[in-house]
Amino acid sequence: MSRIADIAAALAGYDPQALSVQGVQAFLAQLVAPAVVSEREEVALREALGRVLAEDIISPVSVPPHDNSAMDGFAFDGAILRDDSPTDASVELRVVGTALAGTAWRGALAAGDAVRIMTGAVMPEGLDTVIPQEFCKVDGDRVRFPAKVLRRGDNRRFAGEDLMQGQPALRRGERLSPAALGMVASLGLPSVPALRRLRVAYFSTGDEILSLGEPPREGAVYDSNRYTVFGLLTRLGCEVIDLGLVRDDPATLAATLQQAAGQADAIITSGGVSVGAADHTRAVMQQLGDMAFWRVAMRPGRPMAVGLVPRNQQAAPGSAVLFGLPGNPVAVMVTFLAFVRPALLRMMGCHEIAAAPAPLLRARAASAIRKKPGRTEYQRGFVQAVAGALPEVRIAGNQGSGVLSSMVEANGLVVLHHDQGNVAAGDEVDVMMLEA
Ligand SMILES: Nc1nc2c(c(=O)[nH]1)N[C@H]1C(S)=C(S)[C@@H](COP(=O)(O)OP(=O)(O)OC[C@H]3O[C@@H](n4cnc5c(N)ncnc54)[C@H](O)[C@@H]3O)O[C@H]1N2
Ligand code: MOO
Repeated sequence: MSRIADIAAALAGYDPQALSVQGVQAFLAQLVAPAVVSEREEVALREALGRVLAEDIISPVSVPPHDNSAMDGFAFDGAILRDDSPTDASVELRVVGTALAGTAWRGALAAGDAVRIMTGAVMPEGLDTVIPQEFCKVDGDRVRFPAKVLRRGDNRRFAGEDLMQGQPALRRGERLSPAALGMVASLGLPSVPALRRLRVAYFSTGDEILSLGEPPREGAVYDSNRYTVFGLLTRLGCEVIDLGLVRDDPATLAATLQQAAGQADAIITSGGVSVGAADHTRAVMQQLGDMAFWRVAMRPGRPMAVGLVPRNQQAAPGSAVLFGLPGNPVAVMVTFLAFVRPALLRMMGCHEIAAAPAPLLRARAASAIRKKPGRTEYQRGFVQAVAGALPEVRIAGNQGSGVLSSMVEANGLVVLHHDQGNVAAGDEVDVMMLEA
């Protein structure tokens, strides 16, 4: 029973020789199980950036813990402010004390009293409004300010307005951002329960590829894909397993693929998935795994393979998901961003929102772009802010799928959709921003 064949049979209009980008995404949504990792560990906050929460975090306290002032100024009872008072009316109050941040002021208050207060200081009992000091004239123990500059309740922050004790602060499946780290810290928690990192093994294939350290050789190029894949995976928070460079030899390829399946949740390879004569990669994948080989209607990234490689059942049950990416260096990055990244986020246990692709940005094309309808193109571009208007995107020079220099220069990929045709200078286009 082939899982690949089942999914293929269930997908309307499935054609492995001309699969749309949406078709690939729909296929992967069926193939890739969500939350394949279940083991959890307690992780110190500083180590937790990018980790996925194994359970909801329930707030043990309210944040902020007390009603407090949002401004430096004077706290008073806002009941004295009236909607119908004349525009030039002013308020005069007696200042009876000072509330500093860090300690609660507990003096006695009479009607018409105010307390000088600092930002973050606990609101004195019975006072609900703060006039910022910029509006005030102070004369001895008297403070005066125009009545119309504020309303009752202004500049008071409520206890629990950020987080309420007993309520979920963060959801299971959240991938921890810098803001989430700060939020956990604001609850007084030094660590979080996280799912273990997703393990991803990767290797490059090809006899014309050189490992770093080898002397240059005619007809050979250095292995750059292992480094872009390393960077992409590391930034995603995966545990990376580098299985090196594998020669185009069936026995070595088979052994490496089996080793990868035994160690990892997912496997990424580059090269050897198109139709070249000397490539054994396809044959070995097909022999060991349940595979699909596609020609995707996209550029770059046309040839691609996906499938499941079973593990040695005694040692570890199940199978690893294999992503066989094309060899061209930019095709590797584009197929990773379009397909592998969202799939890995799902496998990592991210909830739907955290695993969703980043929204596309709208930008104005600085010059005309040629585009044939019937495939999705990802063109490297440089997006720049324009004051008071949509950002402008300039297409980077050489769009060859082996050209990394334009990928380095780019800060975004202009996404020219499947049915879209030529773009005129000044037209709006969608851009997938690349992470800085
Ligand atoms: N007759 C056809 N030829 C090709 C087709 C096709 O449909 N019909 N598709 C082209 C496209 S598009 C791509 S992409 C490549 C993909 O081929 P493979 O995935 O089999 O990759 P390779 O042939 O092994 O390599 C392609 C290219 O990339 C360079 N490369 C490979 N690995 C690395 C690495 N680790 N680091 C740096 N560079 C690497 C390799 O030297 C080649 O130049 O096929 C087209 N041909
Ligand atoms: O995948 Mo190939 O790089 O489209 O050119």
